[in-house]
Amino acid sequence: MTSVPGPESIDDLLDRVHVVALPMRVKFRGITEREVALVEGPAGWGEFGAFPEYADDEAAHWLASALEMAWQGPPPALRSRVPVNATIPAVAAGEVPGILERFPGCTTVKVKVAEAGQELVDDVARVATVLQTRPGVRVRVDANGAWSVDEAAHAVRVLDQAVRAADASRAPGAGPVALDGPGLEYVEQPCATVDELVQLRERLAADGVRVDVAADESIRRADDPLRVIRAGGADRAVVKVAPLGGPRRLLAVAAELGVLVTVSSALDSAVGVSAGVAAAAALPGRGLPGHGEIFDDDDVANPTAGDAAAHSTNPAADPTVIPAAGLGTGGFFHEDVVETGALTLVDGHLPVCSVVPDPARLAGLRAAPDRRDWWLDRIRRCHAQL
Ligand SMILES: O=C(O)CCC(=O)c1ccccc1C(=O)O
Ligand SMILES: [Mg+2]
Repeated sequence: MTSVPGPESIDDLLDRVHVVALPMRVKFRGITEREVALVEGPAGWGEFGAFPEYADDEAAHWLASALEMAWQGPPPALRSRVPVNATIPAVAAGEVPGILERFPGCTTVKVKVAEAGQELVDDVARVATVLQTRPGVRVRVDANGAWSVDEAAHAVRVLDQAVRAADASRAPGAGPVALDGPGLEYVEQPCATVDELVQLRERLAADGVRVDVAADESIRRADDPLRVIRAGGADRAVVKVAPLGGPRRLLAVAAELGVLVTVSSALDSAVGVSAGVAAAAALPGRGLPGHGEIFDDDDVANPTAGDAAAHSTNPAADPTVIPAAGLGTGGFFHEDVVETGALTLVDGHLPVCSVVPDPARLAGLRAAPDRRDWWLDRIRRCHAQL
């Protein structure tokens, strides 16, 4: 073990673990049930939910995050609530309005695109339906690395035009689409590799397409999370608490990256989401390009308090302003480990709060015995790597 607080022994840790299987409403990442292991520690609850296909060395980061939340608790918060984006899976356009209903007040919407078996027209239809249903929202898309450079260069241009064309502020018949109005906020992980992302950014610049590229998998699954930014492969970063090894590591990485970061979930239960909210709440704010009005909220708990403020490298940093976090995934579950209402979206925001699972729900959602054994074995192996 490292010097940070943690369980006395592996048996102490395993005694505190509850493995649950959460049934999902919508297929996401190809799954309909999400298993996670929850840990009750002296400082609160932590979540270990590394995706099953991840090897132990990668999953060990997720365990470190669970232990940090359970034995140290969250870092000091700079705000009392966190703006959240709505997340639209790669569903048929007709399902979009129903999904948006589960995201009350969200002014940013993330749309999954480039799904296997679908075409760009399906992505355009989904984005257009978002803007018809919620005129004026900011739209970002996530391709999960599925496009080639050529496909991405084309798709980003088309999707950006679709957003501009739908701009609700344009009167009918007002003439050509305004090219200086807000288009796509960013495209998340358009291509799989850092080299491709670098090439894509060069292509977009040469084509005059001014859409930011955000790296997700290139940070989450990389040995060196800073590499993609240093190589010029992305303008922004999507950061997730568990894969980076906990909220404090996320804050350190964000400070080193020096670009706008979006804190996002990894399809976490309410316990894992609360760790993401804690990290987002501790993140120093920065001025956001062209969209100040949506973020001028009054959520600052104590803008001068907390270590996190010291991380800011932007002299004009505004501690109230962060990009909407991708933490609104709780609605994808039929049932979660806390009562509905405990960690609920209000006015497009999630509250900063500690989440304590309901014992009856832990029992009702308990995973099958063989799955529990699988998770306990995995925790044992990952713990040995810390
Ligand atoms: O960012 C969001 O809005 C939701 C989270 C999300 O999309 C996600 C959830 C689980 C695994 C991967 C991803 C992803 O961003 O690619
Ligand atoms: Mg992503």
